[in-house]
Amino acid sequence: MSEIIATYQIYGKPGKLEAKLESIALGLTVGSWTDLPAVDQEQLRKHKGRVVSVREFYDDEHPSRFGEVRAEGKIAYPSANFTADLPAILTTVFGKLSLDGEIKLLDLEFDSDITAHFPGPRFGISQIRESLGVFDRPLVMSIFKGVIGRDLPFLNEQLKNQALGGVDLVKDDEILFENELTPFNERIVSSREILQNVYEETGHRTLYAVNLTGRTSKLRDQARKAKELGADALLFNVHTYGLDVLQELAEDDEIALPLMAHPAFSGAFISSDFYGLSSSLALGKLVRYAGADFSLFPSPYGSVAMPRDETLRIAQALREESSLAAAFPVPSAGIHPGLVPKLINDFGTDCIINAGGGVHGHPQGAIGGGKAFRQAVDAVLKGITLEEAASQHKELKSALDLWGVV
Ligand SMILES: CSCCC(=O)C(=O)COP(=O)(O)O
Ligand SMILES: [Mg+2]
Repeated sequence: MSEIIATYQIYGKPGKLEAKLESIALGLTVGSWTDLPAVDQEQLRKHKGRVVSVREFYDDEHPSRFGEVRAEGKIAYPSANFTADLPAILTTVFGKLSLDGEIKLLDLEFDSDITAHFPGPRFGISQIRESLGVFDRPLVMSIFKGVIGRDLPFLNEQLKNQALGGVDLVKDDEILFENELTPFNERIVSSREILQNVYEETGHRTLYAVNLTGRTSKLRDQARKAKELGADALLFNVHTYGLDVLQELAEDDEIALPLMAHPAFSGAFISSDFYGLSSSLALGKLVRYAGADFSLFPSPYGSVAMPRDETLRIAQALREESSLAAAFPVPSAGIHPGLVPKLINDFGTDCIINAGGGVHGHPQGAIGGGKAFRQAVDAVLKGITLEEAASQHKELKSALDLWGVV
């Protein structure tokens, strides 16, 4: 029988947690069990939640919780209870339960029958590499910055400079919404011309991810329009809309564009040690299942940092072996060229190094910033130190003088 296994973190008195999980497993499925007559038990058996395992740990991170242990418990939910969509699944495994005291949803295991209902990334790491013709190094992405209140010529100039710096992708900032100065459609049309000119001049291909925003009811048409106008990719604030909206976009054959999931708003439900969802589930597994080709998340090192082990688990969830294509991990926020060795050490070559301020804040502007990142990536792949490479490359030298090496 098909089922989903949910892993929860709960706290309680030693030896008492199995009973707590048992009551969750029943409460979220058939309600009661032992009081039921045999005939009802038989009829409801295929709907009954089941405690699969409970492991108790002494919590050295929160030793002040005297007398309590931390437990990780797994409950199996029969697929007979829900339709195979994320709203139904999340409501089953962590609906009312998410409001019921200290409990955190750490993971969901989908069997192959349930996985078959999810698209996963339409393009994934391999097809995005194919479209850029870059196979053997981390990609470099930069972000438009300071463009609110600015007109299209201003954006165009920023885009041209970022592309001339040699970055592989440029994305809108997630806070750029539809506006009169730089309308969505016009950004797409002008970006095509600029990026084509840069390609003809330098031979370097850069893709642009435009921010898909506005009311949910309009997103599909707007995304289809983006495709028609020749957009390369869509940035999407998935956690303010919901995962199922991402899935709708990913499954639409008339859209068929790479989708970049931004983590905006997710801090509201992933940051607590005791409540909400694990970051690897929210920013890793679920966005991949719903169809993101890229997932952004805070790196362990920059201005908005996340514990390193969590970021590694996010990357693992995005790339681990699965029937679904792998999505690009994009560690972000406060990234500068001096962090590149650490990022490649942690995330390997199948990742994207993403920076806004670290490109535009470069002393030689965005062209210098992009070049400095590419020089840093090349140095790490050649096995030489950034300082050594900086003696050959003035852009990297300026970046290291400004931000240092971590
Ligand atoms: C928290 S990950 C999102 C990264 C992002 O959207 C961003 O604007 C980062 O900009 P920065 O100048 O910090 O590179
Ligand atoms: Mg941003």
